[in-house]
Amino acid sequence: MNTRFDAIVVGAGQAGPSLAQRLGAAGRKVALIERKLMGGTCVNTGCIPTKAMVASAYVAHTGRRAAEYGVGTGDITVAMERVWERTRGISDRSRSNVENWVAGMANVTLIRGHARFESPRTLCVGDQLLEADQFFLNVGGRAVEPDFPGVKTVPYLTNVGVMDLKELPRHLVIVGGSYIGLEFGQMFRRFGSNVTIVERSERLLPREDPEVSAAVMDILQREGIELHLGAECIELQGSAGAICVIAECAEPRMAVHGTDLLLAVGRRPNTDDLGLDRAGVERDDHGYIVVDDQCRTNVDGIWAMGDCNGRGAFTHTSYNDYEIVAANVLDNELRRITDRIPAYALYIDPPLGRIGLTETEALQRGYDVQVGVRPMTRVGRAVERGETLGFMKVIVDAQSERLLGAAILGASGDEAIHCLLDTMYADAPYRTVTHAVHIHPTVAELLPTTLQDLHPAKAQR
Ligand SMILES: Cc1cc2nc3c(=O)[nH]c(=O)nc-3n(C[C@H](O)[C@H](O)[C@H](O)COP(=O)(O)OP(=O)(O)OC[C@H]3O[C@@H](n4cnc5c(N)ncnc54)[C@H](O)[C@@H]3O)c2cc1C
Ligand SMILES: NC(=O)c1ccc[n+]([C@@H]2O[C@H](COP(=O)([O-])OP(=O)(O)OC[C@H]3O[C@@H](n4cnc5c(N)ncnc54)[C@H](O)[C@@H]3O)[C@@H](O)[C@H]2O)c1
Repeated sequence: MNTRFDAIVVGAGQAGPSLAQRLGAAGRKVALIERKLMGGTCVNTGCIPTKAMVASAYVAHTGRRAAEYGVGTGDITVAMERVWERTRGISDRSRSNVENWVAGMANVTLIRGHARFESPRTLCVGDQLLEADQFFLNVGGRAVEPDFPGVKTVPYLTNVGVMDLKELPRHLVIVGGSYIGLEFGQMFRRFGSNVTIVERSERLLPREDPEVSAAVMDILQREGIELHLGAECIELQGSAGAICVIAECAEPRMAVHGTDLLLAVGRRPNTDDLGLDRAGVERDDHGYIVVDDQCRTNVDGIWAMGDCNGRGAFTHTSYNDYEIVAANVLDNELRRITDRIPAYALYIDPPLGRIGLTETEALQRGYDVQVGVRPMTRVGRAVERGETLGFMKVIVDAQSERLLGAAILGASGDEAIHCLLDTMYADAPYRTVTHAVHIHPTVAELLPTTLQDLHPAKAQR
C-alpha cells in the first residue's frame, strides 16, 4: 500500500531540512528522504571540512613565517592524521547537529534510501511507494568523473577522497584550476606536498577579471605551486604512487608526473537516477533541473532547490532557494532567484571575496564604468598583520552611482566585501559608503577611500 504525505522533500542538503521543518510546523505531513549523509555536500565533503583543512594549512604557513613576527618556533611539521581527525570531528559534529535537529521536527518523517519518481505524484524508496501532492527536490551534485583514457585504471581522488588522506602525498597533481583545485592545491602545498596544477584555460579563474587571475597565480607561485595553464588533460597513465597526466598544450603533448592525482574538473547534478522522465520534469543539456524564478519545475507541484537547479552552486544559494520556496509556498510572499546578487568567496589565503559584476562584464553590458583599486599594501590592517598580498577593486556605474560589483583579494576580503553587498541590496548610491565612518583599523575602513578614488575603466579611457 502507498504511504501518503502532504509533501515530500528529497535530499537533506542545505535547503531540504529547513523546508521540511517549515512545512511540518505549518501542520503538513512531511517525508524527508536522504540516501546518504545528513547535511549533504557542504557538511560532509564540501565547505565545512575544506575550510577546517584550510585553517590547519594557514597555521602551518603562519608558523613557518613566525620569525618575521618575532616569534620563535621549532621546525613546523604537519601530522596529516591529526589534521584529518580535527577536520572529521568538526564535520561529524555538524552532521550530528543536523540529525538531531531533523529528529526533533514536528510532523516530519525521515526516510533513509534513494528516491526515484514512479509518476508525477509517486516516489519509490526501496520497496516503499510514497505519494504526495508536493515534491521539493534538493538532490545536489557530485564531482564530474571525466571519460578520458586511463580514468578507469589510474587511481584518482575527487573532493571526497582527498579529504580522507591520512598521509601526505609526496607530489599531488591536480587537474582543474578553479575553486576546488586552488583551495586543495594551496592547502596541500602548505602541508608540505609538492603540488602541480594542470588547467586548460589560459589563466586561472577565467571568469574573473584578468588582474584577479594574475594576482591569484602570483600568490600560488610564490608558495612554490607549479602551474601549467592552457594545458588540457586528455589522458591518465600510471598506477598507485606513480601517476602521470598527459595534457595537450600549445606545445606538443606534455606529461606531468606525480604520486597522487586529484581531479577537480567540475560538478554535475544528481539528476540522472531520480526518475525525472517518469515525472515529466525537464532537465537542461547539462542535467540541471529547469526551474523558474521561484524554483518551480515545468511540472505543477514539483520544485527544485540548490545545486541541482543550476541557478547557484553554493551553500548560501541553496539555502536562499529554500527561503524563496518557503516564502512563496507558505508565506504568500513573492521572492525570486533573480533578486539575488551573485556573491561568493574563493578560500585560498588570502581569500577572494566577489560580488556582482566583474569589470569585464560591466563593460560588456554597456555601463559607464568607473573603477577604484587599492593594493593591500596600502591597507593598514593588512600591513599590521603582515598579509599584504592582493588588492581591492570596486566597480561603479557613473550614471546611476550604484555599485555594480567588487572583488577583494586580500586579508579578510570574504568578510569586508559584505558592506558593499548590503549597499547593493539596499540599492543605495555608492556615496553611502564613501560617507560612512568605518572602524579603525579594519580592512573595510579603506573601502570608502577606494570609492573616493574612482577612475574610468581602462576600456573607456
Ligand atoms: C570541496 C568543496 C568545497 C566547497 N566549498 C564551498 C564554500 O566554501 N562555500 C560555499 O558556499 N559552497 C561551497 N561548496 C559548494 C557547496 O557545498 C554546495 O553548493 C552545497 O552543499 C549544495 O547544497 P545542496 O543543498 O544543493 O545539495 P547537497 O548538499 O549536495 O545535498 C544533496 C543531498 O541529496 C541527497 N540525494 C541525492 N539524490 C538523492 C536521491 N535520489 N534520494 C535521496 N537523497 C538524495 C544527497 O545524498 C545529499 O545529501 C563546496 C563544494 C565542494 C565540493
Ligand atoms: N569557496 C567556494 O565557494 C567553493 C569551493 C570549492 C567548490 N565550490 C563549488 O564547487 C564547484 C565545482 O568546483 P570545481 O573547481 O571542481 O569546478 P569548476 O567548474 O569551477 O572548474 C573546473 C576547472 O577545471 C578545468 N578543466 C576541466 N576539464 C579539464 C581538463 N580536461 N584539463 C584541464 N583542466 C580542465 C576547467 O577549465 C575549470 O577551470 C564550484 O562551482 C563551486 O560551486 C565552491
